[in-house]
Amino acid sequence: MLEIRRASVLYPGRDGADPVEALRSIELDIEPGEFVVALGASGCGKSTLLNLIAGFLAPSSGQIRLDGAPVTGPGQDRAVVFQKHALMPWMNVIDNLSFGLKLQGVEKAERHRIAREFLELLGLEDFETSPVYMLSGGMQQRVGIGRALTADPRILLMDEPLGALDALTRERAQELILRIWEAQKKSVFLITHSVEEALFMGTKLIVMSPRPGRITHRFDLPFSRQHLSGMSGREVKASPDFIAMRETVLSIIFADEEKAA
Ligand SMILES: Nc1ncnc2c1ncn2[C@@H]1O[C@H](COP(=O)(O)OP(=O)(O)OP(=O)(O)O)[C@@H](O)[C@H]1O
Repeated sequence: MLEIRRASVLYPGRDGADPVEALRSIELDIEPGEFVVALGASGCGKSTLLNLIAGFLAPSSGQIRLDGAPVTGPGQDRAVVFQKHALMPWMNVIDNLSFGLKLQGVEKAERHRIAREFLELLGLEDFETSPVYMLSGGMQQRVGIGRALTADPRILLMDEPLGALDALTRERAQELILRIWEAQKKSVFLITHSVEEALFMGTKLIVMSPRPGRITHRFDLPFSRQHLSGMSGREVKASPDFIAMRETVLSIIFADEEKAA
């Protein structure tokens, strides 16, 4: 569905410095229903890659195609959730969820009907009319994810969406995102700094390396499906296979960081 072929990004150097090769020759496919997670040391180009997929940025060379058509800018088929959600704090949950639909000109009754379909999935059914400034950080982030979903994108792009949450809320949010992913059958591209989160959530993991930013390792992962077929999140994360994979990926990332130091 989404194909990235030999995509490179060169940022102009600041104040006469050399250009930064943020991405070199990236090859990546995101298939329907796939959950792709990007992991890697700071500066390896994860956000640049997300911006390319979102269409916020054009590659310096190479191609990005969605169903065969070149991606030339942002579009409704791709929705982005950032760590710092851009919610309207004074507006209530249902109006925040349906804000994108309002911008598209969908009339109020219809946009509230669409948004209500997500309230239960998000665990927010009792908060429809609560202003979002009164909600906890975890609930606000769920509203942010829900707002991206109401636009019915084909690919949900998430840049470290759970980074600001405490450990327990973060684990719950991971499980909720997996349930949403399963129910909505979206493709997901998620950036995280947490190896555990990456392994738990993804069906496909890419590990990236900096200077120049490139994909150095790829893994297919079984853990999210194990959770969705009934194992608790804790059980999955404590299993010997999960721990072994965590050590493998951590050693790759530590080796990169040592090289960079
Ligand atoms: N607008 C820009 N102009 C110049 N250089 C940039 C620009 N944006 C990013 N870079 C550089 O490109 C490289 C990749 O940055 P990017 O933000 O994509 O990495 P990242 O893996 O998302 O990092 P982090 O994990 O710290 O968010 C870094 O060296 C960064 O300093």
